[in-house]
Amino acid sequence: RRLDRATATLPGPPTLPLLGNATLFIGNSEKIVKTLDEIAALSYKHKGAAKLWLGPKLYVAVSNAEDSKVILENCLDKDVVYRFLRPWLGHGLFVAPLNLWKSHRKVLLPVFNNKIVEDYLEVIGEQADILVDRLSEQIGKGYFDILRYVTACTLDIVFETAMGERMDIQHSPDTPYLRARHTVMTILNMRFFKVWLQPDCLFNLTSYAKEQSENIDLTHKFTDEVVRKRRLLYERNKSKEKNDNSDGKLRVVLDMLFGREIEFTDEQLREHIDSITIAGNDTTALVTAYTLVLLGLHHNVQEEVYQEQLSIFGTSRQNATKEDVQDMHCLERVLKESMRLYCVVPIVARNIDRELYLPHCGVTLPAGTSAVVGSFAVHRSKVEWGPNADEFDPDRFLPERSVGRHPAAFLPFSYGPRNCIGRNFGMIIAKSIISSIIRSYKMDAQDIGPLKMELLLFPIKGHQVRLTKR
Ligand code: HEM
Repeated sequence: RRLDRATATLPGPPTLPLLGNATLFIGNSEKIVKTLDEIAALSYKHKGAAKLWLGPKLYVAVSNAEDSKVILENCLDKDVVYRFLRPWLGHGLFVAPLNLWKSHRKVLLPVFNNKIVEDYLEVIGEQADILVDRLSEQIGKGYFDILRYVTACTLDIVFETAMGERMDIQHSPDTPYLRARHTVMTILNMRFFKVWLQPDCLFNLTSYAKEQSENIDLTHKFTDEVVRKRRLLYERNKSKEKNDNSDGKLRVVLDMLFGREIEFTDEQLREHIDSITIAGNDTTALVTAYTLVLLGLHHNVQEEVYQEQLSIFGTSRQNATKEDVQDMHCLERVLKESMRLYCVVPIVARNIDRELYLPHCGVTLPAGTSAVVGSFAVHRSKVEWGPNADEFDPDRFLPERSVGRHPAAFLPFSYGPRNCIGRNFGMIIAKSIISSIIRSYKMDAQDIGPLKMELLLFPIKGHQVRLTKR
């Protein structure tokens, strides 16, 4: 009652005793997107905020940029719902509790700076070439789901650069490790939205608990083995003082975490590396696939991007250098517009540990509530993006049209100190892959259609693209 009174001015769907609005989340992953859309629609009518109760827990959802900014700058502790990731990711950066997160993020930040990430362009280019080659099997065969191909490519890139493992998933995608990873993700996704599976005492009674634990063990064993191997290498090379890249060898993320100001244990390293490979892969693959579909739907924009590629590379098929990637201004706008319309992390939830005033909706959130930043809803808000917010228009990211835009109106990588640490890396991967594909193929695409939420945002019918050779 206290929380309800404090947020009395906020609209919310009608509640049931004890369950609150939990029943709205019964149903499949498509229904969850519809529910989120309805909450967004409700919030648009009431100063960009609404509330809902999941059992005894009050969530305040915002769809306006100003309140999103206040939440993401001030509340760095993730919502309690992220605890389901803990058995898997431990205290890795993605779910680390605040006290650990602060010091660990400081150590990890330089590892993701542009200069280091640009060193990965060779690996990215090599994998993009394999992808282009693999895609040729689809020429003349009509529409197919391109995400599957792109995901295998980003997995190979992220594994090789994060831990120095050449997995060759593009050629052999069916490994026990990947199967285990997929099973864990499916169970986690279910738990996020099915309130009755959330209490440990109930979840542990289901067969999912055993299946989850067995598969998590399998993925842990894989990363543990990699960490052990790389530590041995590090110790061996330490005596030779060869831990930079002066020998021309790739400095992978894991190697850069040895011998730092915090002496990470092997378990902590496994948690960070697992967090990075899990947070970095599907997100980047999805952004790339949505962008390819949008290019396939908007041939004039596709031609513009292609002309830009010609101006950078001529007819050469060489891989992109850092200067090339920096010159892809048109592609960058297209990627941004794709991430705006199809924000693959559509919501971010934070714990409110002390009273927080939200200036736009004019409500003070009491401690103990949770705030949901509806990035997808902010991106589609007509208040933030104008009456054509639902239309694909990459030029809205031209510098002259970006003047005066609220800094938190665009949130694909979240915002504030706990934003995405791998955002530059993700952008470089997406640009390089699209550059390689568009120089080889012309694209047609089918409409994206209805979406579903499975931790991230997917089109129900996949990313359907048809390719012809240039
Ligand atoms: C273009 C693709 C990407 C998108 C759209 C994206 C999006 C995001 C978002 C929205 C968050 C905040 C999530 C939250 O607070 O709940 C996040 C966090 C994170 N991302 Fe990304 N990401 C991308 C690529 C990457 C890559 C390539 C990596 C690393 C290889 C990465 C690693 C991480 C990590 C470790 C965090 C947690 C940061 C922290 O809590 O300090 N991401 N990402």
